[in-house]
Amino acid sequence: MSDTLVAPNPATIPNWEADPVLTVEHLTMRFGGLVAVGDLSFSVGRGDITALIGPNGAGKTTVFNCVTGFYKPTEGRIAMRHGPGKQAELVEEVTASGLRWKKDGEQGVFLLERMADHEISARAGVARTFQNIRLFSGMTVLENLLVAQHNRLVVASGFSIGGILGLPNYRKAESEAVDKAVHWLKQTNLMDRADDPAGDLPYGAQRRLEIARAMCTDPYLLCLDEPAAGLNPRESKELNELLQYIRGQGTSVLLIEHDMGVVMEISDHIIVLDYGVKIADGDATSVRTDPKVIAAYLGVEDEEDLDVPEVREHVIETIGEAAIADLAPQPMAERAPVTSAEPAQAVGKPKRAPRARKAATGKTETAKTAAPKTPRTRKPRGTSSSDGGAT
Ligand SMILES: Nc1ncnc2c1ncn2[C@@H]1O[C@H](COP(=O)(O)OP(=O)(O)OP(=O)(O)O)[C@@H](O)[C@H]1O
Repeated sequence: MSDTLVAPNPATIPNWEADPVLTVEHLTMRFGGLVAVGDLSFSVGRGDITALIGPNGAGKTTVFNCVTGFYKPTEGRIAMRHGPGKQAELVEEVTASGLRWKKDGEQGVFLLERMADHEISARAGVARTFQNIRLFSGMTVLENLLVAQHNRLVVASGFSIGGILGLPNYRKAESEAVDKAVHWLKQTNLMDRADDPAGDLPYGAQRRLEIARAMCTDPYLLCLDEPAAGLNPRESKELNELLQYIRGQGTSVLLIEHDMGVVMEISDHIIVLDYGVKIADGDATSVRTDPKVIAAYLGVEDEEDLDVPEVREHVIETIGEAAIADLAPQPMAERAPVTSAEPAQAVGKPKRAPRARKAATGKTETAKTAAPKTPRTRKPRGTSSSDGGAT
């Protein structure tokens, strides 16, 4: 055996390893005795669209809440890197807020688990949207986008009544804020609704406004919790285009999404969770053909179930043709007929049959969005408790 070490070919190193903007290491979040996320590690590549997927209760939103400071993780480290390169040098100074800066002040590395949520958004550059839309519904669409830039305007006013007095710095900052708002109104096709109350917009437009508002904070990382929920096919397509535009502008995107059409079409990188544990991590092709993912995502108890024609049919309907590629071929003629309108009833076989998407929005949901979520009862792990308190 040769002792020669072979250097890895940089071309084969995925972007999320070569240049991560976010690194999550050994993240654990417990609620009483329930381990919602257990020893989870993953990276988000700079300039990538990364999807975090998995069945209901897999721990996706908990991960988002830890990254964005809504929860303090029980264990683990979450680092945001503004500068490129995994080896970004850390300086020794660690402030009380967990902020670390490189000496040149350019390549900041932020330890998010030590920072307050408002600092994570204002300093570390992480913006997010929620499963349930949280706009200022009584304010106009434009005002929602200006409020998002409030921090910068306050700084420009000199933390005084400079804004009212019309200090030149403030006027300049105000004009830039309006320019930025108009830019994102155009990108989200909301220009003609700029003066309408946000609460009067149709559901899909409100979702776009939430994204526009997050983008007005100039984030390095945009975290989207189910952005396609409740959208019709045309709106889903527009969302795909918007997210690709955002990626093109240099903002990295981390999204939780159950709409496999959106996930598979635009994601550079997919991480799959099941019961709080990572079961797959790779590009769309490797993830969609991974039997563990198919088994978990479709709610079947074991991979042998995938040999059942009806289950295979359901795989195709839910994740797409490519998902079946690595599995043993089944002649089409032997497959039981499945009504596309009611895949869950037609399949019958999955031991954990798909359930209707939960009503996150209170809006009527389309057949397209109703199918993919996968139901199940969480397996007991340790002493189960749901006291709602993070430990
Ligand atoms: N504040 C909390 N208190 C107690 N348990 C919680 C809390 N938040 C989440 N959990 C539990 O943690 C587990 C993971 O929930 P989480 O919402 O992160 O899953 P998810 O993958 O986002 O699910 P979904 O796709 O349905 O949104 C669930 O069992 C949930 O009940």
